[in-house]
Amino acid sequence: MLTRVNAIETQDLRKVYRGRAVVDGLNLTVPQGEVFGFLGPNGAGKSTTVKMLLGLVHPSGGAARVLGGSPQDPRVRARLGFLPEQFRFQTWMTGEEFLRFHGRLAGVGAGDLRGRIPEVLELVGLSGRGRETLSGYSKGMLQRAGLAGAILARPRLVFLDEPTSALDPIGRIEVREIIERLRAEGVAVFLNSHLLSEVEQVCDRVAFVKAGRVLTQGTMRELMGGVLPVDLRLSHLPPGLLDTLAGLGEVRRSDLNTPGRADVELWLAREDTLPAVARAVHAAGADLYALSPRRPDLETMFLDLIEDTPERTRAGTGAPHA
Ligand SMILES: Nc1ncnc2c1ncn2[C@@H]1O[C@H](COP(=O)(O)OP(=O)(O)OP(=O)(O)O)[C@@H](O)[C@H]1O
Repeated sequence: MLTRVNAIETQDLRKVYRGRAVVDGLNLTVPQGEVFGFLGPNGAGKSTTVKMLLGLVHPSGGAARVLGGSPQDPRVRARLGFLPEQFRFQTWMTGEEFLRFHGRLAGVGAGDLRGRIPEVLELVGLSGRGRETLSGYSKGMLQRAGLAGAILARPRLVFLDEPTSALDPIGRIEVREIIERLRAEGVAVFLNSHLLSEVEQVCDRVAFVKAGRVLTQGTMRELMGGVLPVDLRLSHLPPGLLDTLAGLGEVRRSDLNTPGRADVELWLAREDTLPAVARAVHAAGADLYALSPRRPDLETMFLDLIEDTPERTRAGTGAPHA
């Protein structure tokens, strides 16, 4: 069997600015085709890490490999896509000219671009707007144009820095769909976002960083400690049902105080036990009104982690010195 090359691998990656390590021994592995969330407070070193992975900033120590090669290698760089948070657009260009310019810079042939540009404009919801100059685009349209630019050259690894900060809720859903489509095509996505609910919904794995170090990384389930809390709402609790449920998972709570309904909180070890829970409820003769697996709450995890770890350098926030 062929070994799949990881999209990103770093080993003890470091960057020191003015004697201060802003990335301090960072170890990350992102397999090809994975959507990876990179989270941390302001000044944690996220952008600096991304710049090193893109070959824009030289590490002070350690090693980084992207798509199996060096970030400095032009052949590797040609297969990377990047949407920076604050993209400086050439606003005198039309959307199509902007994409053509970036496509040529990325080495895409003129013939290929003719078909590809309308395709990506459609993908990001800018169909029919490509002939307008960027100076007339709204903030959300500029962000969509930037995303079109990032995926234009069919990269195998895409870095998206706050890709939805200027978008309305519909735009956010559309970007999520684009990310899911990239994943389905085997493209790895490295997502930097402060919108944790968004990260929760789209990322396969996340890493929390603080002061240039990874505090923890894993799938949402791993970060939840491997349990799936499920809230059940039933018409009533027939005798013996709690015992049956206890055989499927851990009954954490049951509430029978409201007439005409029974609430049970059940912790399961695996998602594929959910159908058995529904079957057990029906077999016991109760009606099932809700069977809701609880989402891992990234925001709570984030706050717990960030508060629990000692702040090593306040200057790391980038705040002005008193
Ligand atoms: N070129 C530079 N020269 C000196 N210090 C820098 C440079 N670039 C970044 N820093 C410092 O490194 C630290 C990490 O910055 P970085 O931009 O990587 O953080 P971040 O996690 O991306 O933050 P944010 O969430 O606010 O974008 C900050 O304290 C910043 O001031």
